[in-house]
This record gives sequence, structure tokens and C-alpha cells, in this order.
Amino acid sequence: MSQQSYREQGILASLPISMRSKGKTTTTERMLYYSGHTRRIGNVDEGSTVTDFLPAERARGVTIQSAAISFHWPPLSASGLQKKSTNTSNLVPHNINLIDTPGHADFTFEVLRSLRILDGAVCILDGVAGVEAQTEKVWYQAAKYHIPKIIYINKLDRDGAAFGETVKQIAARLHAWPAVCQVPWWEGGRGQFVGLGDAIGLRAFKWTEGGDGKDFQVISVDDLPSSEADFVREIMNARRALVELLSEHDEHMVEKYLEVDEDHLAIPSEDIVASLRQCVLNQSSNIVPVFAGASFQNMGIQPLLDAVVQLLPSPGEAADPEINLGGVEGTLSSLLSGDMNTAGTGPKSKTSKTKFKKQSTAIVQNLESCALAFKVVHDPRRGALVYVRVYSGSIMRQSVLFNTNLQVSERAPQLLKMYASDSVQIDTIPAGQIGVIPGLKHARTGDTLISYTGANPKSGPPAPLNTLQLRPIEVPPAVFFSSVEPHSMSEEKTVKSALDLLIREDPSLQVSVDEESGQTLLSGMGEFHLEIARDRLVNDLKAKAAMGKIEIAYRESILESSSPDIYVFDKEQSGKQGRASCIAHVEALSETTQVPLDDDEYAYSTYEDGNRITIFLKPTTEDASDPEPWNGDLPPHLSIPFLHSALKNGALAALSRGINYAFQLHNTHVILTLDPRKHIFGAETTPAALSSAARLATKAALKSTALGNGSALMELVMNVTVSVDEASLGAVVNDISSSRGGHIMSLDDADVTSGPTVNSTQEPLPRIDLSKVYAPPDPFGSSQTQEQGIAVDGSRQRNITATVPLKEMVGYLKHLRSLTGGRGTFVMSADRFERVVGQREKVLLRELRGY
Ligand SMILES: Nc1nc2c(ncn2[C@@H]2O[C@H](COP(=O)(O)OP(=O)(O)OP(=O)(O)O)[C@@H](O)[C@H]2O)c(=O)[nH]1
Repeated sequence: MSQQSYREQGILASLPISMRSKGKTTTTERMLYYSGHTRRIGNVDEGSTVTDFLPAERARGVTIQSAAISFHWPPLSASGLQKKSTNTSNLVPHNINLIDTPGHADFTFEVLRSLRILDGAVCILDGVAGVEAQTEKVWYQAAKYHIPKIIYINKLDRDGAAFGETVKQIAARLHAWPAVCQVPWWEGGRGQFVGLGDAIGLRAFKWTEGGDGKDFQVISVDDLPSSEADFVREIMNARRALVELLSEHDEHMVEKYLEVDEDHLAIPSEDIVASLRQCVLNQSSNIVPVFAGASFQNMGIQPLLDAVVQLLPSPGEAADPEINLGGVEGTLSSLLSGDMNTAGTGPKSKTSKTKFKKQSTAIVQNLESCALAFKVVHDPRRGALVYVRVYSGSIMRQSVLFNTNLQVSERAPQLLKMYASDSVQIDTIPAGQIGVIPGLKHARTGDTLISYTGANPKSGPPAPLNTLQLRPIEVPPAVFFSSVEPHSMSEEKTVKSALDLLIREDPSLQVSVDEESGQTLLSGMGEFHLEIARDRLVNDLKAKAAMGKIEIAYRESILESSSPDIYVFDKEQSGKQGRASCIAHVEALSETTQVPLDDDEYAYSTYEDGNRITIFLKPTTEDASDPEPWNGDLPPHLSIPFLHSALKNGALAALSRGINYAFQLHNTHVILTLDPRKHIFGAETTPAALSSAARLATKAALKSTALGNGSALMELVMNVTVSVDEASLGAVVNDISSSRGGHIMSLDDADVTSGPTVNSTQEPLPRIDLSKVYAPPDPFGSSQTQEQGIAVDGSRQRNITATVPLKEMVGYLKHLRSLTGGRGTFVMSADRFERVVGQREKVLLRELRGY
């Protein structure tokens, strides 16, 4: 297949849209079928799809993991020549890599992770439910990564489908100019959904009811029967609106328009496609092409695939990925071209800085490839499969890959390309492509992998490249947890390896062991997230263990600072003597906390999971104020990154259990000082001994703070946006503020929301003047009036933005539905941890202690 001639399409994904299913997997199945990669169409409802392959996904009919597969469009024939697609423009076959993502809010992190590797996205909306809050959330995130998008409005066969209303919502809620490229064809104006009108090609596509959708009629507008006069008129209206919208944002379109004497219909379709592509790729115009269909009825997929090939970018046109190099942010192309300012990544003194800059330019030249492991899946036959996207260079079979997150190297024994039903062995994964590496022992979802000429077999590539992070994202706090109890002592080991695998697959799950009770705890982002983890653990990975009740994870925070205290660790560890010391003190972290590292080239500071850890490697003396500086000398088995990472791991372990309530600490600053001349004892100072010294030193410091005012209980407060109709507004507001202890932040009209109300990382996009938006009329009463409360029945849709403790949001959807006659929807994300005080603290503590 690799010898055949085809062009590369960028990585494409169907965006997750809401907690309710829009038909992403259903659409993907058709794409695979029409491209010739499957022989039958899989069905979500029967659990027979290619992309929902986990047993838990098939049983529940929901996507949990983002599946990645490759196919060609137009399909490659046996001779390698292109087959006919629906388009007149003789498309060359393209290789498309598709990621089908989950829709449920508990898996939003999985979605954000996938977003990072996309070059383009198809945002699938449900033509009945329209744009929902979860859609907005992901949309703004995609905008943040500059991902070009097209929209596909699905389920137009369903009663109450409202294409025009959904188009208006795209403008109102997603703040994008909808470029309507297709209009739905309801037979005779009010009959059944039979096909589409193509505003670009001035023609219609008609599918036969009940068929597999492979063959369909392409009818020119001139040949449509007179009974379809209204439909023809609407195709023309859409064409005029499209030309006008493009003319406002693209000068070339104005020229074309003038060339054809201002006849909207006379502009060749190729020119419209070229202009649309331009607008989609450069994104400044904020235009989004809108397509239509009913995937379940096999209608609309082939024209959508044509649009993917024509409008979305190839890997070479995709946005330059952001990187982080030793704490400094930049882009990959600036690093590769030597333009990235790496000054902050190395030593802080002036002379070392200049030397370092020269070295880092030379270092980049030896970078062979860099890739992001965006997904790890356990295959019962082949073990862990690591999906990678290569950003520069090529990964070759047998390449040694250095994992910059784990600081380990491992060889890629094999490389695979995944097609629907099979995988093909390949020798190289070039830049822009995705592929699979089986047999890696360490790589986890989210890790950056690099190969480097002349890398040190132990410590990998030189600094600062060994810290390179592609598109880093912050893992949100895991706020629900459940205990995991192996059935017997003999099962402990297998349960542990199953848990290890689970967190390699999904880093938003966390495993911790409660030091005192010895209990293993699994934490996740939501109840559904943990339920699915339980399914994976027990049913798929066959771990013989029981999981306890799913509970909310609170945090605790220290109220006082400790004074610096030394801890000496001296003990046998795994049959070897371990000895190390360090000094620790802790303080409550606040916005004003200063971390003065600038003039200390051996200092290091990191913010992780709500706490800060700062490490100083420097001489300590009791009396002299200016001790002789340390020259950086270390025993051969230790390096500065090793010291930093061992000490940090020790501190993190100590922070996982608070002194008063046994909850993880929050807002705590741990300051560790290690004097390399006094606290390191030759070969006995192993990384494990250093971690133990740091852990025990931190623990002792935490204990000393608890002697005073104790510590504070913290709970997670969520940022919640509830969409309800006007009639239910009062009841919902009252419920949030009185029964749930929430604070109402704002009440807006849903149609004029500023969009990015969900969290502060989303940037506002300018509002669209709705009077200028073209949307075809909807022939049927819209059920969006029921689901979204939009204008038709006179009731306005309102958005309530509030902060509410997470505990009070458990099971909220059911309650909201009962308060709003089934119409209310909501979306939420973690806002911050807040101290619990007064009566609420007493009640919570009573509940937690059970007495
Ligand atoms: N009537 C109708 N139903 C559809 C259509 N497309 C999908 N469905 C149904 O909608 C439901 C959800 O479809 P999926 O393809 O699983 O949707 P999804 O977006 O992948 O869902 P998640 O995996 O939960 O995110 C299934 O019952 C499908 O049969 C359509 O065009 N028309």
C-alpha cells in the first residue's frame, strides 16, 4: 500500500460534542465502509463497531477511548488508481488518519488529549438537540489549539430535526460564521429526509431508502422536478449566501464575483472550494463550513469525506505545535530552526548561558525525531500498543526512543499502521503520520518520545532536549476515588500490574497506596470514569479484585509553616544499604509565594497537583553566610536531573496523605535543600534512598505544622453552567443557591452567551451579528424548542453560571431534569479547592468519620 500514490491528509477527528451521543461512531463506521476498509457497516447499538472496540464500549454503546484508524478517500482501487468519489473535481486519494473521540463529560480529558494531535476536526452536531454546552467547551479548546474545523449536522432523519435552527446556534453559541454548503432535502418540502442540496456544486444528492448508501443519484438543480421548486430555490439562496460570506473575508472571491458580472451562481465550484479552504485554514475569518446528513440512514457521508479532503489541512499545513523545553515555552518549528529562546532552560550564570546557547543549537541538529504518545491500549494478544504522532523526522524500526517524561530509553521493536480490521508492519513512521509501536514497556499516554543521534544510553539526549514536552497539558485533579481490594494476598501482584497498565492507558486515573491502612486507592475524574475503570480492571484485564464505593476525594491544607529540619535516612532497601539526608520545610502556598531561583543554577521548582516543590542543591553551613559555592561534582551514578527527580518523588509521596484527615495535601510549598557535600554518601546514596529521605523529611515537617492549628479541610468547587428555559429559571437558581450551597455568578440569554464561560483557559471569540447569518427555514416544528427552549414556543433559553461544591453536583442531572421537565442541561469543570468552614465542615467531617 505504501507504494501506491496518494496524498497525506492531516490527522482528523470527530469532535466530542455532548454527554448525549451525536453519531460520531456511527459516522466513522460509514467512512470505513465507503472507503473499502470494512465489508459491513458496524452498528453502535449492536456493539459491532470497529472504533468502539473495548468490551465496555461495546456493552454500553459509548466511546471511552479515542480510537485511531487510517483509511483512504477516495478509496484506492486494487490497481492503486482512484475510484470515483461524489465530487466532480477528480480528487486524488488521500490517506486520512481518524480519531473517534468520546462524548461523555467524564472523558473530557481524553478528548483534550486527542485534540492536541489533530490537524483538523469534524464537529458532529445532533440536528435535533443542536449546540449544547459540552460542544461549546470542546469547541473553544479546539480554537485554542488553532484546529481548523468543519461542522456536520447529523440525525436529520429524526422527528424534530432543525437544521436552520442549529445553524443559528453555531453563530450564537460557537461564535463562528456558518458557511452553509448543503441544505437538507425533505421530499416535497415537508416529507421524509431523502438527500441533500449542494450549494457549492448546484446539484442534489439523493439516496435510496434502506440501501447501504454506496450508490446515490447526483442530480443537477436544472434536472430536479418542479415539485421540488422550493428546494431548488433554497439551494440557490444558500449559494448566494455562501458567495457573500466568502466575499466579506476573501478578496479573491470578490474578484471572481466581479469577473462573472456579480452572478452568484456563475462562480465555478472549484473557486468556492478554494476560497472556503483558505478561510478554514487561516481561521482569522472564523468561518466554518456546514454540511448535513443522517449517518444512521447512510446519507451524507461521501460528500462529507470529500469536504474533509478538500477543506481540512494536510500535515504540512497544520498548526505549529507548542512545546515546553525545561520550563520555557515555544513552538517546535522555532526550536528546530534555532530561533527558540532557550536561555531560561539551562544554567543561570552569564558565561555558562552563552556556552549553553551554542551547545543547544548544536544539540538540536542531532534530533532524529520527536513524537507524542497520544494513546496506549492493552491488546490481549500483543500487549501494550502505543499510538504515536510523529512531529518531526521519522521513527524507524529499532529506533531508541527517549521518554522525556519518565527519563528512560526504550527500543521500538516493531512499527504498525492500523487499518479497520488489520494492522500492517511498516519500517518507518514519518513526520505528520500516526502509527503504533507494540512492545514498549514504559511509554504512557501523553509522553513525549524523541530519538537522538549519539544519545547517552543511560541518561538519553543532552539537556535541554531531554526535557522536551510536545503540547503539554495539565492533568485535572482526580476527585473521585474507590478502594481496590485484591481477592487474596497472592493476587496482589497481578492486580498491581493491571492497575499499572490502566494508568499507562489513562493518566487521568491515579493509583495511590494509603501508607497506614495499606489500602490501594484508584482515583478518577468522575463516577462514570471510575465505573468504566472498574469494568476495564475486572472484566478486560481480569484482575481478581473488588472495588469499594465511589467517594469524593477532599484535600487538606496546612495552616502554619514549619522550620527547616534535617532528616537522615539510613536503612537497608531491597538488600542494599541506602543512606541519604536532606533538609525540608513546608509553608502554605499563596499567590504571593516567591520562588527565587534566578541566580541559582542548581535549583529547581515544580508545581504539581496543587502543590509546589522547590529543590536547592547547595552547601549549607551553620555560621558562615557565604559558603563556598558547590562546583557541581557528583558521584558518577548520580546526575542533577536524577537528584531533582528522586527528591521530588519523595516529596510528592509525602504530600499524598495529610496529617489530620489523611487526604492529599493542597496549597503546600515543600522546600528541600540538599548539600551535595554533606548529604550524599557515595554509592550508598541511591535514588531510592534520596526519595525516602525527602519523603520522611517532608512528612516530619508536615507533622510539626499539625501541632499548632492543625490543617484545613478543602473541597473542590465546580464551575457549572446550567441551560434552562425561562420558566424553570427561578426553581433552578433557588435549588443551586439554597439547597446546594452554590454561588450564582451570572444569568445570561443562552443565545448571546459569551461562550467561554466554562473555564478561564478558554478565550472569548468575537460575537457574530445574527441578523447577517443565513440559515434555511426549518419545515417542521423544532424539538429544540423542547430540548433547548429556543424562541419558537416563546420561551427564552437562559444560562446560569454558578460555582457549586462537587459533592452537591453528584446525581445533579437527574434532579435538573425533574426540575425542568427534562429540558435542562448542564456542563461543569473543576474550578478550585476551597476551605470548608463552619457548619458545613462539621457536617462533612461527621459524614467522613461515620459518627
Ligand atoms: N436517527 C438517527 N440516529 C442516529 C444517527 N446517527 C447515530 N444515531 C444513533 O445515535 C446513537 C449514538 O450514536 P453513536 O454513533 O454511538 O454516537 P457517538 O457520538 O459516537 O456517542 P458517544 O460514543 O457516546 O460519544 C446510536 O443509537 C445511533 O444509532 C442518525 O443519523 N439518525
